Amino acid sequence: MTGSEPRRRVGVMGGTFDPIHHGHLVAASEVAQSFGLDEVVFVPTGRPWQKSGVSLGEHRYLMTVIATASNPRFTVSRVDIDRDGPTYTIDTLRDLHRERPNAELFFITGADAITQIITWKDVQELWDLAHFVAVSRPGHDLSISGLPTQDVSLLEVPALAISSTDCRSRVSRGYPVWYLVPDGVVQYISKHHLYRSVA
Ligand SMILES: Nc1ncnc2c1ncn2[C@@H]1O[C@H](COP(=O)(O)OP(=O)(O)OP(=O)(O)O)[C@@H](O)[C@H]1O
Ligand SMILES: O=C(O)c1ccc[n+]([C@@H]2O[C@H](COP(=O)([O-])O)[C@@H](O)[C@H]2O)c1
Repeated sequence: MTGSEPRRRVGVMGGTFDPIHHGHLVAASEVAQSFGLDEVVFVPTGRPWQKSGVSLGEHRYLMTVIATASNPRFTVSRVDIDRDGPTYTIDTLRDLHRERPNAELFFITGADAITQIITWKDVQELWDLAHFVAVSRPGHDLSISGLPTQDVSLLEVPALAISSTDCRSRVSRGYPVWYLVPDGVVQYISKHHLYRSVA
């Protein structure tokens, strides 16, 4: 590779994906379009330290692979699933930089997650590793007050009032999740009896 080649623009869609749903996929697709991304890497969390009662990483990883398989620009990384200990985005971004030294990274978050970012590990170092793109999400104000404006962008995306919490709850109550999650994910949930006892 010569120094004159443009850097690849790579989105990073981090999430617990328990399960992955169309809100995640639309967010990634819209950011890819608006920011001219060459690739979006979906990174299922390993051990999300701010959540409890999360499904096995392998289930969440496989559902993410199924959901993204048809999009040639979408890929899935195991860096968080395979790392021991709590999952921190600082480690995710360092690992992805090691794997893709020529990439410019764009970390994608929803409006709810960006307001929590000041609670994340080593937040001041995150700004050097990626540009952050916060997308709109129904029920959450899209605000980045207090965050460095040169490092964080806001993007309005088509509103999908879908959450993984609601999907799990629907499955546990015998309601369908067809069209909230990709068809293959509906079938995976059913085949592996996921979320049958979630409140
Ligand atoms: N419907 C949505 N629209 C826009 N962004 C979303 C949407 N759902 C999730 N996100 C964003 O995707 C990322 C990963 O979300 P996550 O996997 O925690 O899903 P979730 O639906 O928020 O899950 P849960 O209900 O279990 O908290 C977060 O940055 C979150 O803000
Ligand atoms: O780095 C942290 O301390 C940190 C704390 C909470 C969440 N995150 C990341 O934010 C992304 C969305 O997380 P979640 O829990 O909303 O699925 C995911 O990539 C997490 O690893 C990161």
